[in-house]
Amino acid sequence: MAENVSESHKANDMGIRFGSKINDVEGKTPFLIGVAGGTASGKSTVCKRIMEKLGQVDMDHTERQVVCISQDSFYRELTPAEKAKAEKGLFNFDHPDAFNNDLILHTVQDILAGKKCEIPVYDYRTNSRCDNQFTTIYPADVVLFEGILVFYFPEIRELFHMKLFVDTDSDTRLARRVPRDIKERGRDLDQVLNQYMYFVKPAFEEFCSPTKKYADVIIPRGADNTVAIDLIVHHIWDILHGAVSHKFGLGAMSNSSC
Ligand SMILES: Nc1ncnc2c1ncn2[C@@H]1O[C@H](COP(=O)(O)OP(=O)(O)O)[C@@H](O)[C@H]1O
Ligand SMILES: Nc1ccn([C@@H]2O[C@H](COP(=O)(O)O)[C@@H](O)[C@H]2O)c(=O)n1
Repeated sequence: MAENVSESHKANDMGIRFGSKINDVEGKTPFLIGVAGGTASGKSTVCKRIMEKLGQVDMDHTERQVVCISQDSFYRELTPAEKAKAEKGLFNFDHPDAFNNDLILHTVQDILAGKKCEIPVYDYRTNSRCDNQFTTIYPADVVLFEGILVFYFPEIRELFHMKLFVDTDSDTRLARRVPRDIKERGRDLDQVLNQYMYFVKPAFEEFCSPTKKYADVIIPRGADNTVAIDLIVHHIWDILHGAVSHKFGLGAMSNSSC
């Protein structure tokens, strides 16, 4: 497949190469992929692998065709009372209302309109956004949007062209979350375990797990599942290069209307 792409300049471990940026002007619809799954299931790692396999790491935004954003950037600001609870691990960050869902919807709509967006920067140590800090998301051909509840609200869910669910067993997820939250998110062991028992696990069962049924592809074992990741990468490549069309219009990228 890659051998047919004469203009290609990026190679990777699958031999898949991207050519020049297809969607290098504002206003073109990117292929939007939602990546849901429980906490520490490997959503970010799966997205990273997809980007690596598409040869999309360590590049400038003018060249980058695939970008990844996280639902965690959209946690809403807490009231002082909620902040005090959060500091003791007593705030439910796994409930759909913990996010600024209007901002998610508008941002995703802007992304689909091919607009440049500013995404808030979130700090897990303070449980709040970093003041006046934003990440600029430039128009791209493929946008990965990962998060525990990206398929929860129908208005947002319906906007994805492809929906992936990373399905990693809950013991493994807890075993990964504990060291991560202690090392990277400034938590202590008691806090992580209490938050997990009282909020994370019940909310996973009530809000996240039921969204698995909306997924087009379920990825058992997350980033360990290289076969699933390779298949997804090939599918993305085919869509981007017009080999497979899809009903949202991006398949038309290879014809003259785009
Ligand atoms: N397949 C894997 N094997 C070992 N560790 C992993 C694997 N996938 C993810 N991790 C680790 O588990 C933690 C959570 O992974 P991450 O991709 O951030 O999950 P999520 O985005 O779903 O919260 C991270 O520390 C990550 O390095
Ligand atoms: N201030 C916060 C915000 C979120 N969390 C937890 O993060 C989890 C979602 O992120 P993943 O990378 O694990 O998908 C979610 O389960 C929240 O409990 C937090 O602890 N503190």
